[in-house]
Amino acid sequence: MEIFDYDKVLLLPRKCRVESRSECDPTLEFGGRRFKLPVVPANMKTVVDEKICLWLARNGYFYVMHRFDLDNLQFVRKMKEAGAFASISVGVKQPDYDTIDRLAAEGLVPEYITIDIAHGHADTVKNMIFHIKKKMPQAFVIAGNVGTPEAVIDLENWGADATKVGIGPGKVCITRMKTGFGTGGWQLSALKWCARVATKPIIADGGIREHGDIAKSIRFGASLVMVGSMLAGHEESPGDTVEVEGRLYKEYYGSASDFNKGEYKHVEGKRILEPVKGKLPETLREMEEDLQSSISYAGGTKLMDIRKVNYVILGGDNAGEHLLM
Ligand SMILES: NC(=O)C1=CN([C@@H]2O[C@H](COP(=O)(O)OP(=O)(O)OC[C@H]3O[C@@H](n4cnc5c(N)ncnc54)[C@H](OP(=O)(O)O)[C@@H]3O)[C@@H](O)[C@H]2O)C=CC1
Ligand SMILES: Nc1nc2c(ncn2[C@@H]2O[C@H](COP(=O)(O)O)[C@@H](O)[C@H]2O)c(=O)[nH]1
Repeated sequence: MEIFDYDKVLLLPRKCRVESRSECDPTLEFGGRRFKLPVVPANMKTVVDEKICLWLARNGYFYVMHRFDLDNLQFVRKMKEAGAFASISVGVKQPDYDTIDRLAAEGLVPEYITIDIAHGHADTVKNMIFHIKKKMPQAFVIAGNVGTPEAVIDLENWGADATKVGIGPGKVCITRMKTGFGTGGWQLSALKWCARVATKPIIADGGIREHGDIAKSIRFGASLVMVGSMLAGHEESPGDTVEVEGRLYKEYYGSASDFNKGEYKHVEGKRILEPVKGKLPETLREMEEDLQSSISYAGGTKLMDIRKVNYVILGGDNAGEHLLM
């Protein structure tokens, strides 16, 4: 199997079919809705909050609210009252079952539910998928995280409508060092490996460091990407603002860090400072422009045209040109 990551791959251009990048359409359909970009901010406390989620939903972007120190019922109620779709996260413990039961009892069905645990290839996830599908068959269920084709096959067979791939490639992740496991360092090829067996959408989660990595993820089989660090550190971001030597930073910490958990137990995440980089809508607009450009380099007009391009692997044992034939 070829092993590579985002920084070791470049996509090869095909003859341009448009006169302007504005003709290129980076939107995607996901779970019955069309979104402006194949990008979703990570469901982490220092990346999204209620205000950001509402803004994203109202402005044509997909979002997944985090599940920490949050009343999911109140959140879904607020989103529905605001006329927006609801997209929540749950774990797999008893309080999460209670949340699903109470939402169902009150007829508050979120349009999207993400089952979000560290090791998503587990019977606990299977049982939660079954429970959600029984109580709220209309909800679109995203399950993860996983890092192997076997896991993608299982999650799909258990009823997940989409799977989230990425164990340990995140910027504030220390899973690789703490456990010796993960897709950190070879996330793009793990995605390729998983996408070969997937029959439903895959969300590539973690390790996106440049806007071009979005196009690379699409090329290797993702329907959309989940982005943490690149979308943390905006003026609107929920993390605390810290000033260091006259420069402003926002804190960005892992969901499995002691900062998020409130205790040092099963810690697989750390805290870093992200330089404040302006306003979130501006970054999303730039991502859209860059993706339109990617589509044009792919010789296409639609997002999925990126899947048709060849690529090269730079340096290392797997170096060479990879042609689609
Ligand atoms: N994508 C990634 O690489 C990773 C992401 N995270 C993120 O951190 C957050 C917290 O994750 P998580 O610790 O799962 O959440 P929770 O602490 O809510 O754990 C969820 C459940 O899964 C169990 N669990 C967690 N890890 C394992 C494991 N390796 N084997 C068996 N059972 C396990 C927990 O039990 P118990 O605690 O008793 O073991 C608990 O019952 C999530 O948002 C998650 O996505 C965390 C690590 C890696
Ligand atoms: N191993 C851990 N992974 C984590 C933790 N908190 C979040 N995450 C994952 O990272 C991505 C975001 O990655 P980035 O490279 O874009 O910053 C996020 O969506 C989670 O899957 C954690 O504490 N440990």
